[in-house]
Amino acid sequence: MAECTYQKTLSQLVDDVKKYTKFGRVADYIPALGEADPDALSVAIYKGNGSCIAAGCIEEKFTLQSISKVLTLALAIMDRGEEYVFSRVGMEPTGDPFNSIAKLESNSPSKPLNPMINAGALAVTNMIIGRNTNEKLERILALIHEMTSNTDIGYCNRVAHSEFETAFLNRSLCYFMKQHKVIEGDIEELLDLYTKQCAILVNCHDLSKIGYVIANEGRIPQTGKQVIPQHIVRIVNTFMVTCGMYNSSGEFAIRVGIPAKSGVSGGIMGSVPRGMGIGIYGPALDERGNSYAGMKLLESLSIKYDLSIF
Ligand SMILES: NC(=O)CC[C@H](N)C(=O)O
Repeated sequence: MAECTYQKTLSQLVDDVKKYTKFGRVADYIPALGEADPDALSVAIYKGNGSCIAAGCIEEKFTLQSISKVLTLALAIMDRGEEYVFSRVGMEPTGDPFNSIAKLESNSPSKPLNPMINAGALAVTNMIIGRNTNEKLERILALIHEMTSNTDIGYCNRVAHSEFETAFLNRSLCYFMKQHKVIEGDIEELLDLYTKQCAILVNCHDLSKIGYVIANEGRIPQTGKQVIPQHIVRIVNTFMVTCGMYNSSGEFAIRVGIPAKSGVSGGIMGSVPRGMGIGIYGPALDERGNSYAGMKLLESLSIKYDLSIF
């Protein structure tokens, strides 16, 4: 497996934006996430030809959280087809926070606006095929193992458990959607799977490789194997642009212009079409739940290397 090499220019960019970690706060509504080091900031950029450059402490592991929504969406569309998935989840961005319940009630029919907010992601996870939670989780992990060529990736039981014990809002979203037949089956089992999928542990290098496969239209760079069909990658990529940074997606598209997905652990995955995968970790978040310094770092990268797709 290609290693990441430390790069001075990148390290300089990280040093320049590191001051922004001070303005953010580590998420603590999932108690285990509250233990993260707010000063941490690291990045890996993978270019597919085996070359990977990095800065900061890239050995550090963190959980995918909402970044996992990109992968479960791809898997659910592969499992069920586009028509089935989008009969239950919409395609529109929302100006509301990622865990908002408001639009579920005010929209008719009562389906979540998109697969990147919690309601939509829970509905998508509910569609993944498997005989039980374990089998479904193994299928999510198998996709990640293929995308990263790293079979060591697993999930953090402590973070999953910490979220499961406190996920009252996500439970409410699920029960609401069950009432409206958007989701089916046992809600506790669904939350068990969802909190485990969110607790999948990676480092920046792994994340940059996942981002690269998406940037590379679903193909593994070394073998050319198509792990996600091209038309599904196109859908996923579009959601990253329109909804990937929650209710900051519009501003992010203007300032940065890179398809990206963030998570409340402080991870951000970026996919520069046919060019590079970017993995960032900076757990101090802004008020919308995006890595404060991570967003600044992506903005600097985009400007310096002219990466905006727009
Ligand atoms: N924005 C996020 O990363 C949210 C994911 C988290 N597991 C939740 O459901 O609250």
